[in-house]
Amino acid sequence: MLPFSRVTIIGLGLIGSSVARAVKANMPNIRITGYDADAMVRERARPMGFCDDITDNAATAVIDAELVILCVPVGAMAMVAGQIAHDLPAEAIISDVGSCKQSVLQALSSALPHHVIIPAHPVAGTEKSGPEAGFATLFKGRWCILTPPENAPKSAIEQLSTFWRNVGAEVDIMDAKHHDMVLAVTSHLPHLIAYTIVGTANDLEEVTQSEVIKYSAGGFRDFTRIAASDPVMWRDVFLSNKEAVLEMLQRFSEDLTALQRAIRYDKGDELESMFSRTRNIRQSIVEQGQDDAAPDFGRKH
Ligand SMILES: NC(=O)c1ccc[n+]([C@@H]2O[C@H](COP(=O)([O-])OP(=O)(O)OC[C@H]3O[C@@H](n4cnc5c(N)ncnc54)[C@H](O)[C@@H]3O)[C@@H](O)[C@H]2O)c1
Ligand SMILES: O=C(O)C(=O)C[C@]1(C(=O)O)C=C[C@@H](O)C=C1
Repeated sequence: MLPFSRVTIIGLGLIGSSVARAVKANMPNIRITGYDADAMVRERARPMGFCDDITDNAATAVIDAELVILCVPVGAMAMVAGQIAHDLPAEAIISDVGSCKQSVLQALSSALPHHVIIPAHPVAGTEKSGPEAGFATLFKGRWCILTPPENAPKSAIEQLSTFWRNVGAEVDIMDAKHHDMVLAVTSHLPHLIAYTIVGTANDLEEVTQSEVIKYSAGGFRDFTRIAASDPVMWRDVFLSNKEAVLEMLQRFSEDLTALQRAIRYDKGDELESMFSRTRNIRQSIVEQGQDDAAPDFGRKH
């Protein structure tokens, strides 16, 4: 049984186009309508064929939708919800894929107070953007976290869970505040660190840009991949999840100061014991079934 027969995707970039492609691959009988605010994106996406129809405005895209998924940067959720409010069918479920959940829940609840809202976050992505970057297997074996408000109907949560399971994801349900705290440390802080370290290396006067490129092996190269992530998306993530990110950043800089002191005062034992602890954490992540190979890291199976 298909959970929905008509789905609308707003925002046809990496995640929106991946959702559409995954639906086409796994539930081909679902009719997909798409919309993107960027006319060039709409033009490029049409011949790619992952939507049955791409409209030229947001309101038209939702007219007969059973499920609408907002796949736009988190700072744009409120505006899009306002644009579709008048035309969204009363019984439609509204969801999203944003990387932070409290701000999105607030934005959607105030623009659409009478609709069923179930925010979601597929914890899967890459550093790339745009409809060309999407692919159908992105969500395979990855977690998709749903953060329904307390009054969300169980049947709607179940329908959306089935939708995500059918595109290959494992579903977890969490309170939005807790989600934002967990993701602040597992995703947002690592991005902030990558942006910082790549910027710092690039600014060093004693090291030329060509040396940074030439000798960027191993660890630094991994940081440059993360630091190439979409600037608009990440600007919005940090501004929307400000409280949790600042809290994690505070703890991180205290731990960094402790390491700094250990280096300054030749406390080799402290350094070794810290690095042994983190090595064990990595080991237990791998043992929990998450693949050791970098491209698959974070997958459930
Ligand atoms: N990139 C990742 O790794 C990743 C992973 C999980 C979740 N997310 C979340 O998914 C969402 C989309 O990210 P993405 O990586 O697909 O970005 P993207 O830049 O590839 O795509 C976003 C698309 O939204 C469109 N858009 C922007 N404002 C709009 C508006 N007002 N109305 C309609 N369309 C609009 C843009 O034109 C663009 O095509 C974000 O909320 C992000 O936090 C991203
Ligand atoms: O693999 C990557 O490139 C990602 O950054 C993906 C990643 C993450 O931090 O894990 C980024 C943001 C999301 O909201 C979910 C997934």
